[in-house]
Amino acid sequence: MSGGQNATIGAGAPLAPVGVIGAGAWGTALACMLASDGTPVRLWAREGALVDEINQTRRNTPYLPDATIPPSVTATTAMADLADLATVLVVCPAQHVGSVLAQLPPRAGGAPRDLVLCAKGIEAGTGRLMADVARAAVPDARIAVASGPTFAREVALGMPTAITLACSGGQDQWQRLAPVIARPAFRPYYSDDVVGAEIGGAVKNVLAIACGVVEGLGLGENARAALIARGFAEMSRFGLSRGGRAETFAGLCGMGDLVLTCASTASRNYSLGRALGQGQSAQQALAGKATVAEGAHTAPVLRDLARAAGLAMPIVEAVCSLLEGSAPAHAVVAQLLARPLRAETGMAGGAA
Ligand SMILES: NC(=O)c1ccc[n+]([C@@H]2O[C@H](COP(=O)([O-])OP(=O)(O)OC[C@H]3O[C@@H](n4cnc5c(N)ncnc54)[C@H](O)[C@@H]3O)[C@@H](O)[C@H]2O)c1
Ligand SMILES: O=P(O)(O)OC[C@H](O)CO
Repeated sequence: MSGGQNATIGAGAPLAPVGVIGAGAWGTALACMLASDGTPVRLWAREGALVDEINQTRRNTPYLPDATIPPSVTATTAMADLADLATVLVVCPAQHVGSVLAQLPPRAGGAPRDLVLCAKGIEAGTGRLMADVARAAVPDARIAVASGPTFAREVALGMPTAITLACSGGQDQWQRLAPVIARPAFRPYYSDDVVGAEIGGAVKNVLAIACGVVEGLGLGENARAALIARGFAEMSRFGLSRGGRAETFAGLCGMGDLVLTCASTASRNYSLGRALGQGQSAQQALAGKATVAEGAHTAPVLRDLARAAGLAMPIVEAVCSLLEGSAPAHAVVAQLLARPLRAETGMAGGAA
């Protein structure tokens, strides 16, 4: 680490307004965190009623009921209200990032803008990671990815949290963004591995479903630990093949997020997996939910990308079978356990 990567929390810096696109749990929590020092935040939501609730009562009951939203957060349904901002966090579900960003007007005078991508997923149908989706929608944007072990509720309550902030613009972008995003209880760590950070966050959601299945079936702690370790090998195998770095997967946005979401029913993905393990279908488990379990959308496209690249991802394949309802949970697990015995290492190759 060279000294150039150090950055301080905006001492003495003027409080420039920051934009947040998406007022689900995570966008609202990030808005609360950013506004904790009085920073003005413009929070875009699709839902007019939610905008009214946030502005009038400082609550977001559908998505983040425990939070009190600070007064410097202003919600809006007008994307034009974010047009002049130098920094915008993109926090809608991965499948909607492209369509939502297409509504963001260019910055006045053509000045560049930092887009910090906070969604964790792969676009179904195209197989694109979020940075590619964002570049297609906003070609001149300067892309960064924020990802790590971050339950929204804890961030909104000011509890200590750390993330990977992967900057496509390297240290120049880091020096610009770190003071905008860091707060005493919210610590970004620098990386320039954008692809690695994206793959860590997207793949862990699928693995969290698998770990929930283990709990739903009552298979025990040993099985879950084995699944996390073997899932990490799958994440690394896929990520390395796409140009990500091993150190990134070992960090906050990979292993860190696995530790969080593979053992807690506070995770929507883990909870979905638990319901599948208990015998519900994906349709039953997801019925009537306004909140997103990203792994359900990412798993099939991740499987297809892995197959096309000749990479074995048996845990991801198993999650897809369960989501598609092609076999009951106990049979899918039995299939995983019956696979040929092999060496543990070799994550860079195609072997499972
Ligand atoms: N909640 C967390 O703790 C957390 C933490 C880190 C990252 N994330 C990621 O942030 C992203 C957003 O998740 P969340 O938890 O804030 O969402 P959420 O589950 O709380 O809310 C769902 C969101 O989806 C939006 N939505 C629904 N249909 C839409 C459409 N057609 N177009 C655009 N938006 C639509 C809703 O307006 C709402 O903002 C996801 O990729 C998630 O993986 C979430
Ligand atoms: O509730 P989940 O499973 O979407 O997880 C939320 C965050 O991604 C945790 O880092």
